[in-house]
Amino acid sequence: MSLAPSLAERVARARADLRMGVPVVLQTTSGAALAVAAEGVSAARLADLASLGTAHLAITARRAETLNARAYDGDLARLILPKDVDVTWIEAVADPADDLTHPMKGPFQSARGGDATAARAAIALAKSARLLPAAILVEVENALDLAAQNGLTVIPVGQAMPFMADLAPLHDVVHARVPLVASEAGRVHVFRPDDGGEEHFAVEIGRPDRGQPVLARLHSACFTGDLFGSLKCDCGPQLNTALAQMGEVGAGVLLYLNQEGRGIGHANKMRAYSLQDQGFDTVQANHRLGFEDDERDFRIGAAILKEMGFSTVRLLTNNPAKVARMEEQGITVAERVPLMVGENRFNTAYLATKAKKSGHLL
Ligand SMILES: Nc1nc2c(ncn2[C@@H]2O[C@H](COP(=O)(O)OP(=O)(O)OP(=O)(O)O)[C@@H](O)[C@H]2O)c(=O)[nH]1
Ligand SMILES: [Zn+2]
Repeated sequence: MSLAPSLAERVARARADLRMGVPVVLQTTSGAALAVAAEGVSAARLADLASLGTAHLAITARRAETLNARAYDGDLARLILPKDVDVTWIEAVADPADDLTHPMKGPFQSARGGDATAARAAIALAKSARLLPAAILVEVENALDLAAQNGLTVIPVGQAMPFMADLAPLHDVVHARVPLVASEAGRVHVFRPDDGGEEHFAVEIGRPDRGQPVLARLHSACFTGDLFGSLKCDCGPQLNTALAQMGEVGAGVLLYLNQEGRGIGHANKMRAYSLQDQGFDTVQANHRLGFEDDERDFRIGAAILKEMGFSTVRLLTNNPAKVARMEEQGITVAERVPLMVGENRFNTAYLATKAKKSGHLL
């Protein structure tokens, strides 16, 4: 029946549920589990979940490493909740903010054996909801009844995981002329993905010839650098310089990709900044939070370029990974154009870390 939400709609709904602290039901071949994001879980929800059966706190192997917890499931660990579990314990495990001031959170007991599929899906959903990558799960016999009685979203994990791993098609919803400081011949396009995910923008300068390599930038959103003039990174100057260069040559395309904080989201990026204040570098901070160095999906950039009719670019970047990802996705990078601007005394260490650990070219 067409009134029933599709898989895409259910996944989008689950993302919103997790952000609100509402449990979702994750259905796997071995059963079904109720899952709720660790971030912001209420005491009442935690008590209710724990009363239904054996609950676990799923965290990524990255977070487990910091906590000295065993990750028997490879990329994740399922921690057994202590008998007297409370919200403070959940928060302390999921959020590294107080790791240094309260280092003794363990010892932790990790579940071994059994099926980690639901836990893996819960973490993937939490990440795509831009929450801390941690979720509380409890396996229950009557999950579908509970879902029906309580209006919970049910996610068939076997279908949802490949669906989430695939790139959702993006559509040019609308575009309009926007005169810019860099060029009066500016045009802004809004691209919307089919899966209810975030919108991205393309700023087209002039009328670039689709048959020639176009001066292009894939700029990942950085609200602190792009909007507030933060000196902790080089994003703002890179954004403005890229547009200015396109204005000078009279043609170009800048993709403004909503992948804040290298794909971890606003709140998590600020958490990473807070860890940097404690002495960790940008990569270590991501790891302590439970993320990989870079959680961005550059297939989005390639898909938008193709949708706009571009196949060959002169890419403004210092990041060789961006060049590699474009080539993998069938976009020819005719030239890498360096974009070395915006160094200052607050971001020297950040830029040096990117060069040392992420292969950025200086
Ligand atoms: N997680 C995290 N993200 C950060 C930090 N500082 C900046 N960012 C994000 O890093 C991204 C930087 O994006 P870009 O400038 O497009 O990418 P880049 O990989 O540096 O490559 P180029 O600028 O093209 O050389 C943005 O999404 C920022 O929000 C940080 O300390 N931690
Ligand atoms: Zn930035």
